[in-house]
Amino acid sequence: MSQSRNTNAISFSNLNFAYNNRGILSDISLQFETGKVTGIFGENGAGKSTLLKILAGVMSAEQIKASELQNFPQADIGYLGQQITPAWALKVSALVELGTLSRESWSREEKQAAVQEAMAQTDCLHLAERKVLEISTGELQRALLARVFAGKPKIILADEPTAGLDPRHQLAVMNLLQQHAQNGGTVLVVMHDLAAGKTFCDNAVLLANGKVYAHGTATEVLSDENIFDVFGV
Ligand SMILES: Nc1ncnc2c1ncn2[C@@H]1O[C@H](COP(=O)(O)OP(=O)(O)OP(=O)(O)O)[C@@H](O)[C@H]1O
Repeated sequence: MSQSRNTNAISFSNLNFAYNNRGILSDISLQFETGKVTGIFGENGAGKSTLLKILAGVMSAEQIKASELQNFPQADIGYLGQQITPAWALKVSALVELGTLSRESWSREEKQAAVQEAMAQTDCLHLAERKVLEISTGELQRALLARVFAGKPKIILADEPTAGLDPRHQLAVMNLLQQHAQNGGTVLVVMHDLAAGKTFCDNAVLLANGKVYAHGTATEVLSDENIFDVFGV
């Protein structure tokens, strides 16, 4: 029991969550292992983004009822939310540098090196001097992802990270997330593409009606039968 706990980066039981008394997540217990990419699947409105926001610490703690939900230091979590359009005319390099804010012990040089590395990983180096308001949707998505990588988080929570990306960059981003897991990180990724889920995720969670419909290996969870039951296709 204690050994399995050590290999779980995130673990919680009986999680309940409601928006304005409307129940969204009900009695959810999950464990996410380090070294694995776990895909979170479910219909629109199933609560995938809400779950990720709770784990990212974005939601007010008073709204969340759960046992064993460990609170990780914020610096260990990199959260990529559904795409936002920044309202400021920041340069891409400045946006990416925001990812290092929580790393207070890093020197200026360490931060700069992390920013450069993250921009290289996400193919953003050529965008460094451009304004975030003047780049394409896919370029912005990569810059936002670079911001996450710049902080060198152990846990990455990514909400539809390939949204708006062309096939080459979709592949590159999923490969990066896999690499992060293989290097000992933990990756949770909200996805809609079931085929990509089977290819890139080790494990999967399928949410339906506010509950966990299935949790296990991606192949088990994304079976034809489960997909028919949940999505009706
Ligand atoms: N801030 C909010 N206030 C009230 N209700 C909300 C809020 N955000 C989301 N909801 C509702 O909570 C439910 C779950 O939303 P959530 O965004 O978690 O779903 P999702 O599974 O990520 O959906 P999608 O696949 O469409 O992104 C939906 O019914 C949504 O309308």
